[in-house]
Amino acid sequence: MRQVITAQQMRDAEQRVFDAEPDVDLMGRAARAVAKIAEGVAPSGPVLVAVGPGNNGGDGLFAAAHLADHRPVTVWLAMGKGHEAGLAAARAAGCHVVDAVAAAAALGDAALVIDAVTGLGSRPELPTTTATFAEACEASAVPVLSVDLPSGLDADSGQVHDSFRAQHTVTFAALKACHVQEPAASRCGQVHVVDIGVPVPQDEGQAVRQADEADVARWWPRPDATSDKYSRGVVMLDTGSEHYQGAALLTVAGALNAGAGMVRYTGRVHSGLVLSRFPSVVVGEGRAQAMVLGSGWGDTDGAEGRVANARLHGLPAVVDANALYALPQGRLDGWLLTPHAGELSRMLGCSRSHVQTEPVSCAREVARTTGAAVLLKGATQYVAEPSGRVTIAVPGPNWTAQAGSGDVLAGICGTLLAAGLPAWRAGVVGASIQAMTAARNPGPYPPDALAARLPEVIGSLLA
Ligand SMILES: NC(=O)C1=CN([C@@H]2O[C@H](COP(=O)(O)OP(=O)(O)OC[C@H]3O[C@@H](n4cnc5c(N)ncnc54)[C@H](O)[C@@H]3O)[C@@H](O)[C@H]2O)[C@@H](O)CC1
Ligand SMILES: [K+]
Repeated sequence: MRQVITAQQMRDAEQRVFDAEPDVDLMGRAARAVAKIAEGVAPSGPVLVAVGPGNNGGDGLFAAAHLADHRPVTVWLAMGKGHEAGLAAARAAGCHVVDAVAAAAALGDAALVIDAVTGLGSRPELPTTTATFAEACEASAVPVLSVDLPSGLDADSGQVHDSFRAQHTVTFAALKACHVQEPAASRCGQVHVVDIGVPVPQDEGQAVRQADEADVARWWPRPDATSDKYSRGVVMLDTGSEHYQGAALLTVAGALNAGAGMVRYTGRVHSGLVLSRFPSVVVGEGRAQAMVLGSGWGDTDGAEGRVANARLHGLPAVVDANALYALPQGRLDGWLLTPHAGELSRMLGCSRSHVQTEPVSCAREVARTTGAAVLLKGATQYVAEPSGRVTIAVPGPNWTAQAGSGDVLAGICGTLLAAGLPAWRAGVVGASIQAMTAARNPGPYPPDALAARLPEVIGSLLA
């Protein structure tokens, strides 16, 4: 699990270090880390460093000085000035300081561009010369290493503006929102988090973290010698409708391939269809540990009654699709709601673009008011808990943006709830395993084909 902090939390943490140790050279540590990663990305050849007026530029200038020790380094002061001591160090080390025209020309020979124009202090709208240079970098084959974040992005947001597009980003102490939230995250390339001796404690209730594959492996429920179908978990699926029969099959595929002890099907799709594809399914209500509701219901009547009936069972439930608009009154402790941005916006009565701009606060709001965990699906998948804590699932490729992925995911999460995982963790682990399966099987696999590959991914993860 990796922490995600705000720019302000980083600045406060840095200040605490300076208060305790006024002479500490954090910029020196940051610059050495940048130079080291630069050597790994491009071990030889000329380096071109684009430098801004603040401390991000300072990191870049001291890194340039390190690199100039043994290779040609060109420095461009993108906004006409640079960190004073850093610039002196770079000049003393033999860096060649050039203007915008010469910088554009130097791009042709460069083995690496270091982008140190803006970092935590970045404001949207890069000056035109810098934006043009960033475009030229993108059009060239030269790799870009961004210091802290690709200049032009906002550290605390996943939104994109004119910015550099990096192959590598070196950041300090902890991840920031732009490194993990799409679409900005895609502009960061591989993100290296470097410890520069700045501890960043977080308020647990408001924490944002990103799960990794080790978390998924640790949390995945595995049977032992005492297990039977009931102790592994029985999940009851009320999914699909006459119009969306496939949704029933997709939720069953997700639930079974995630390792349910038993799947019961209680939805309105003809049981013969379900059994012809999945003969181990048991049709009708019975003993169960979790339910899945809503996938493929469409606008069918009686949603409120079906959700209320599920509540009477007293079981944790995954609530998906149209069941999200039929939530019963009262706290839904232990439930997992799985909206995408459009569904969450309808639940909140706001625009979809607002959810896309503020995904964390929107997911938190619904978790707080319902008492359920909320898995907000999309290119980045967020799980908010009623406490305010948010966990981002392991990211995956964009191929899973297709009809039916959400149905499979609801089934996977149902199995995990039935196995006894708390709702937030079922959401994180379910979304992560689907992303990991897609990452290991790149290409346009339909959701049922990817569901069929879950067992081998789960098996290899736990081996
Ligand atoms: N906070 C910390 O703990 C550490 C910070 N360090 C570095 O310091 C950076 C933060 O430094 P600063 O606070 O000086 O901020 P930045 O260096 O990110 O940027 C500030 C400067 O850039 C200008 N600027 C920002 N966006 C602009 C835009 N769109 N158009 C024109 N000008 C723009 C601002 O006016 C200001 O002069 C971090 O990103 C990191 O690289 C490191 O040295 C190590 C430790
Ligand atoms: K930068």
